Amino acid sequence: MNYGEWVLLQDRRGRNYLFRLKEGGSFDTQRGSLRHQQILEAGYGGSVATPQGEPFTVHRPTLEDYVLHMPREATPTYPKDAATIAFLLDLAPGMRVLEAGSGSGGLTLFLARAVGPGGQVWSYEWRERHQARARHNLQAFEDWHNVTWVLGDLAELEPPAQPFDGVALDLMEPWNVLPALTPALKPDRFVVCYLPNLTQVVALLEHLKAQALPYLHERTLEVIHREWDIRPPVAHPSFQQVGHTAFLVQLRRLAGNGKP
Ligand SMILES: C[S@@+](CC[C@H](N)C(=O)[O-])C[C@H]1O[C@@H](n2cnc3c(N)ncnc32)[C@H](O)[C@@H]1O
Repeated sequence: MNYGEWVLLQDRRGRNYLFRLKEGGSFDTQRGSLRHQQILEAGYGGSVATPQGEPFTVHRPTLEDYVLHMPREATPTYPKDAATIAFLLDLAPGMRVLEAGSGSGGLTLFLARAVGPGGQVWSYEWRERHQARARHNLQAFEDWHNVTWVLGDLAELEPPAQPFDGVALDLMEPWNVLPALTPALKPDRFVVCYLPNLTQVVALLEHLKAQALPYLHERTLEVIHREWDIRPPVAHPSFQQVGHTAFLVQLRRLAGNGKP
């Protein structure tokens, strides 16, 4: 553990605090301060306490911790959904994946990790401020040097020389960008759309039909995590749960124009 690295402090109620360790820095609470040097000496997995006796455990933030706490311009894809998108895209190290929009870079971080240093993520975003935020968030946490940032409208995509192994779309109207990206996706590979509203899911499927785009609708699902509060004899579902985030629509690209 070194100065400049991210650390996550957890208090006895399970609340988390994410920050970077600075030489001479301190973490101030209502029950006293902790010097960053103390935290560094305790190391990841260690424990520290303020002079008033307030205890904290010291952790290396996971990707989920980071995405939930990082600064944002647009709402990041929720981590449970981002992990499932990588799974529904059937990503593996070395693959090439396209995403839009970059937003705050939440999904980019998951995709970059899934395809690894030998793979490539092309991240499209039409708002400069969002792109800058996404780029900064990625570089500040974990950079595999495998992301190409493109400023522009995905609907105007020119098919690249090499097609993609998957496409992840977290934007309001995916049907506007599907015609342009379809020739850039390998046959029998997937597009996954992250859509908060069921009305968007229905609109997407209607547009696919109306535009005769070569896709099979594989499935639409929600990722539901039900957390439990287990402190025997207490053992029941937590009273606070993450509610609805979005629907994930998995589409499989058919070869050619999709007609026999
Ligand atoms: C909800 S945010 C994406 C959040 C991102 N997945 C994350 O995890 O941080 C949607 C983003 O898509 C961008 N966007 C919408 N339509 C676009 C398009 N046609 N081309 C490029 N970017 C687009 C918006 O500017 C916005 O930043």
